[in-house]
Amino acid sequence: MIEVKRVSKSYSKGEYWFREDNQTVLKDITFTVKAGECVGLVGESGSGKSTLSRIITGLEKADKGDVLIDGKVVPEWKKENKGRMSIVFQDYASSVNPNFTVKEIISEPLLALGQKNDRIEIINELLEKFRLTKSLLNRYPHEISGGQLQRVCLLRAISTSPRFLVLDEALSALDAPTQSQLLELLTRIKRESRVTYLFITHDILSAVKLCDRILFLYKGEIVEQIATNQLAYVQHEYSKKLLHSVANVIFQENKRGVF
Ligand SMILES: Nc1ncnc2c1ncn2[C@@H]1O[C@H](COP(=O)(O)OP(=O)(O)OP(=O)(O)O)[C@@H](O)[C@H]1O
Repeated sequence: MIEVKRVSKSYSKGEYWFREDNQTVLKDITFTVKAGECVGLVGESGSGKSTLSRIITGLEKADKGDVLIDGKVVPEWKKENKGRMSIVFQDYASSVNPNFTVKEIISEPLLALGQKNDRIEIINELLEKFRLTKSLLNRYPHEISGGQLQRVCLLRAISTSPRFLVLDEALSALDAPTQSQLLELLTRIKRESRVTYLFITHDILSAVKLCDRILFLYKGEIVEQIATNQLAYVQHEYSKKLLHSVANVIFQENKRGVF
């Protein structure tokens, strides 16, 4: 479904009278994501994850290379597939209008798609799925907790039944139990629908729990991509180091049948 072909991106670090100083953030990135697949993009802070997610979702342009969805360039695909791509960012507080109630926040994309009649039914069903009570609907963002607000953002993102869901550090600001609950929920949504996920995170453990395949992004390059059930065979030093740091947890959770 998604093809990322030889994408590169640099930013200007500043101009001097004799030259412009550039920082290369992404180097020749190539990978594909099949329909219905859940791919994790894992990398440390500053490795270029968000830049890549902005390019893939059409919010920013690459200097070189292409991103195609179903064979079409991203703006064209988005135009023809309104509401079928959703993005959830880490900074959920600034992703919502503070003057809107939760109900208005959730309704926004559905109304934009002209779904007026069955909107309340969809919202009620989703509230239950996301373990949110109806009493939150009339509250404003500052009147609910961060965990609840991030659930609202996730709920809003899947309300339009997207085909492609990008989660850019979407769970990173949450505490461990809330993260765990939401990972379970995302896994359930993955099983029930044919949604394609791109799960961007610095947290290898949550990627292992959710994703079918993991791409390791190191200093702007994809140094390794491997199926989650083959992680024991990673080759690159960076992937080995990351996995080593959580090997014990993976081993314990494997025994408990979490994976
Ligand atoms: N608009 C921009 N202009 C200039 N430099 C930028 C811009 N956006 C990102 N960068 C730089 O590109 C590099 C990669 O940033 P990016 O946000 O993509 O990394 P990241 O892996 O998502 O990091 P984090 O996990 O900390 O958000 C950083 O050095 C950042 O300062």
